[in-house]
Amino acid sequence: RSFSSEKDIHKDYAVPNPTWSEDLRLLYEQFMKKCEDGSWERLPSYRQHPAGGCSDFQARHLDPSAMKELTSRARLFTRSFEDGLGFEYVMFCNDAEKRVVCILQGGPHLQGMPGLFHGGAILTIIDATAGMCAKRIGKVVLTANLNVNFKRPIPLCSVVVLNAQLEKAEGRKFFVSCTVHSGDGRTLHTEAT
Ligand SMILES: CCCCCCCCCCCC(=O)SCCNC(=O)CCNC(=O)[C@H](O)C(C)(C)COP(=O)(O)OP(=O)(O)OC[C@H]1O[C@@H](n2cnc3c(N)ncnc32)[C@H](O)[C@@H]1OP(=O)(O)O
Repeated sequence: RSFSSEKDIHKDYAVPNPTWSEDLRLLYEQFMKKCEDGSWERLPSYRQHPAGGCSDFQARHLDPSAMKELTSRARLFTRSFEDGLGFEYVMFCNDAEKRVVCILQGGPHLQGMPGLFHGGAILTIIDATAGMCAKRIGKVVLTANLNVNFKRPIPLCSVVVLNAQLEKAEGRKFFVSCTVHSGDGRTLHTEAT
């Protein structure tokens, strides 16, 4: 399927699709219920950044002449897989508690060791979730440092819940912690700052 269609670019991917497991659907419904009183908010998620979204930041880091063509073809890494094969996820934020939760079902194309999530895939979704947590306050953020402890391997295609919490802010520096638990909350797979 071509990703470049106009409709596809503006499609919100943070909603159920036929590849979702029952576990992911149940978690989604749980968090959508939490959104009813306004304390939590589901974050829409698209394949591309909004045009001009980070133009000042890009101007500082990228060659402006190449930028237009570059970003017209660009995809958010975590949204660049076919449905069900990569990161099936939805992020919810609670700005009062400075938290972002990400419910994730990892697809078969995220395999590292046989039957397990690739460590880089775990880092990616931690980076995106903790990054979003900082972004809710800092608007435009870049990850300066990411420390991770892989406590238990994550079975491929399983459902996990990431919890990112802003611990402190010092000027333009944001310190965020993030854990990855099994969908039932019983196993701590990964912890990061
Ligand atoms: C719309 C949909 C969105 C969707 C949103 C999806 C979210 C995706 C999130 C992905 C985020 C990424 O992966 S971003 C891509 C990966 N990250 C990068 O490429 C960043 C590359 N690094 C840099 O550009 C730079 O090093 C910065 C910007 C991080 C910092 O540089 P700077 O701005 O010049 O800051 P600098 O003066 O060096 O340091 C400022 C202060 O930060 C501290 N500091 C700097 N680096 C570090 C460090 N590694 N560890 C600790 N502390 C550090 C310094 O000690 C100093 O503290 P003090 O002395 O002032 O106290």
